[in-house]
Amino acid sequence: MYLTLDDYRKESVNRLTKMARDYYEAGSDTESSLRRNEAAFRRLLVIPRCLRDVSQIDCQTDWLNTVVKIPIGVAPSAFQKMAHPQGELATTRGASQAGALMILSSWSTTAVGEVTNEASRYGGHVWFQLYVYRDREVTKYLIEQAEKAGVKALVLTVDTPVLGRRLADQRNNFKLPEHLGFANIPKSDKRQQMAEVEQGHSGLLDYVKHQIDPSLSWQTLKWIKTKTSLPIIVKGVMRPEDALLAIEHGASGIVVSNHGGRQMDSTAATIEVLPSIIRAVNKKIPVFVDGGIRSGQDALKAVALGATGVFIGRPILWALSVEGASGVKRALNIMQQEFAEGMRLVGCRSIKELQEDKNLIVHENNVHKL
Ligand SMILES: Cc1cc2nc3c(=O)[nH]c(=O)nc-3n(C[C@H](O)[C@H](O)[C@H](O)COP(=O)(O)O)c2cc1C
Ligand SMILES: CCCCCCC(=O)C(=O)O
Repeated sequence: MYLTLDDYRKESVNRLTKMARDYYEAGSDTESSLRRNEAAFRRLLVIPRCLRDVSQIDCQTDWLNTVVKIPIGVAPSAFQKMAHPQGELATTRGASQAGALMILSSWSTTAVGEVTNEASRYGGHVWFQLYVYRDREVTKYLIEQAEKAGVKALVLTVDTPVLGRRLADQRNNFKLPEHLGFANIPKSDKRQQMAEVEQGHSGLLDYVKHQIDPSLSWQTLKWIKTKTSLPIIVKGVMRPEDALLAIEHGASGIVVSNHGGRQMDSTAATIEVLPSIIRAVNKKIPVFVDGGIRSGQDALKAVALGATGVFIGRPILWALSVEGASGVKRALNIMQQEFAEGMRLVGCRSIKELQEDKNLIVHENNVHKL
């Protein structure tokens, strides 16, 4: 029986090929960013209120004009058909049934139009994550496909000028299985496939080196804004000054993220940098966070610290690999239940109350000062 996200993690080990498992689990280099993201949540303690009549609570919140019932969504992750034959279709069905918004990766193994169709069948919502190719025609094509498919926002990932070194992918000669490709790229385009690689190389690393534009800058955001009227959320912000630049360049939101510890190693945890970014942004735009969130209680801590909402990466892939759409739905339901129970147990009836209580979350080093 799967009662926690960790239950799915343990079982997913048996469901995935070694290549897929290593790709999904990996952080870069020593994986210290990956470990710190999770560990930092354990160092934050919750100090509940009592006797607050929590018979009626409301966890609903607004994400750029989309009402979500709990502030927990699905982070973009590439190549989901490596986890389950229905890949992103199963994820979107499960997320939509759970009432959670899903961000679809540019590098999905299912085309964006198919995913938005499936989401709308179940009343769900999709944002589209964008990687910027050196060839701007390809980038334009991705934006056009996403707009045509009816996504509600673009999420521009900015922490990947080059790919972080994932050692297992190099050792495994990572490559997509023959029957899978970059489904948002036309079949006739050679960039739909990952090329064969030499011993000790990762096909993903080679693909990124040749295709992805390392000159990405704030000017690129301006250029993207000339190509679309969709709101743009900048994903991969770790510094207050960059959050302010995002606002200056017209971003509609940011995601505080270190890419799940897969890019720069030895970074601070995302939950550690969140408070300074929240202060700098000062409610001008929504601030989301991802990285290391493994329970509804972790999500509650992030929201209590001021995040508009959180996104979950690896746990969705674990649940997808074990039970497809119903696993994704169940994993999200588990988190939603933990979040709502947590609200009751700390004595908060709304997200507003959760965020107004400045003494709810305390770092373990400061607990003796209470
Ligand atoms: C297997 C995998 C693939 C990912 N693919 C993408 C991607 O295509 N685009 C992107 O912006 N982020 C991608 N990410 C990063 C996630 O969106 C997210 O930032 C990260 O996984 C959050 O950390 P968590 O896994 O600890 O929840 C990927 C992460 C994983 C684990
Ligand atoms: C430009 C970087 C592409 C990374 C591919 C997917 C991803 O984000 C990840 O594996 O992490």
